[in-house]
Amino acid sequence: MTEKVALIGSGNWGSAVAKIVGGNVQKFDHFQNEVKMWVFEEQVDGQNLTEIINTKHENVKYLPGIKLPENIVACPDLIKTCEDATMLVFVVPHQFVASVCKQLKGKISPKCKAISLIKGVDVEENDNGFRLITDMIQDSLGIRACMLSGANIATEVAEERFCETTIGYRNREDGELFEAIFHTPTFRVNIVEDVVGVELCGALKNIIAIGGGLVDGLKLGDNTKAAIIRIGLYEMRKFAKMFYADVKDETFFESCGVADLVTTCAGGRNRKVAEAHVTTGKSFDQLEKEMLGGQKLQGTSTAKDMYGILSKKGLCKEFPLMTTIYRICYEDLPPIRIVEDI
Ligand SMILES: NC(=O)c1ccc[n+]([C@@H]2O[C@H](COP(=O)([O-])OP(=O)(O)OC[C@H]3O[C@@H](n4cnc5c(N)ncnc54)[C@H](O)[C@@H]3O)[C@@H](O)[C@H]2O)c1
Ligand SMILES: O=P(O)(O)OC[C@H](O)CO
Repeated sequence: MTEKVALIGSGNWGSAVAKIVGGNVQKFDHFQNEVKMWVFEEQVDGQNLTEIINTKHENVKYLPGIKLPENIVACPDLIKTCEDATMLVFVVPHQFVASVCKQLKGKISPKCKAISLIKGVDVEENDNGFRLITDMIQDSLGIRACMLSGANIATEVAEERFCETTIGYRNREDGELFEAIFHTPTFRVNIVEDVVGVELCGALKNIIAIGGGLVDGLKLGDNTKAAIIRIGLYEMRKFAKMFYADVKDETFFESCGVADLVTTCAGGRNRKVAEAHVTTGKSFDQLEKEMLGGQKLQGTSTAKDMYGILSKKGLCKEFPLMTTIYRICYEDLPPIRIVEDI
């Protein structure tokens, strides 16, 4: 049987992975050539973004300057994008996943396999107080889900600068199938049997990235940044193991762990906006609109989601860095408290 891949999302990362997946499916006989990509339709200079992508083969809004393979077909209809697919790649900002899953329920093949490239969690009234995005996909659509996360700033990946990434799997066959559509000589995939560890690394690092940006805005220097990264890694591991005892220590040494923390605290959007928050005094919401050209910030909302869980469970004192970052973002705490309160 040949596999058919569909991409759900076409932002900065969605477009970068479209380039990789579009290229890789052409290398193997067991993948169909065409890859549909769901685009949340919008107008760019009076033209539909889907039409621009399908004629120029470039996502001029979210990944300008990068050519996409011609077998990537932009589609504004989510159901049509996915109805004949056997492999679904979820790559929308986390706040939109619930609505995507609701629309897809009952409309896809039960034989589909999924992978999430999304860094975030969904807040839920369950024992943990949150739900993993892979669990949300599995539970709402009745299909298995892997997770891909790593030190992967989209533009650098799209420019084919060497990096690594991690795929977490429950079923090794699924892990290997997704490895085939993502791995390239400049985007090196390692697969591990730890979906939850990979996913929590990706979600939680976005909070620590805000910390990295605050340190830059305060001009505290490299030693302080390294301290934030170390404490961040410690809190990420502690949180993951507290909620999921099976999460593996080794996962934190993969690209999705320590490497992503380093890259996100050096060059990510969360870092950039947090630095500007310190230097301009403007709110994160305002800066997201002014600086990101429609791209979405994930770190502040994840800080809020996690703080909600920590405070409900009386755990704030055990996670001083994540708690302080939340308070700086949402309670007007002066940024310097990032080093005073931890
Ligand atoms: N950009 C990166 O460097 C990078 C790297 C690795 C992982 N990620 C993760 O990938 C995920 C997707 O991020 P991205 O960078 O591709 O997106 P993005 O922030 O570049 O773009 C926002 C996207 O959301 C879409 N959108 C806006 N409103 C919407 C709605 N109501 N419903 C559905 N979609 C809507 C926009 O059309 C656009 O495609 C995030 O979880 C992010 O953390 C990003
Ligand atoms: O730009 P950010 O801060 O969303 O980070 C991008 C990637 O997650 C880095 O791996």
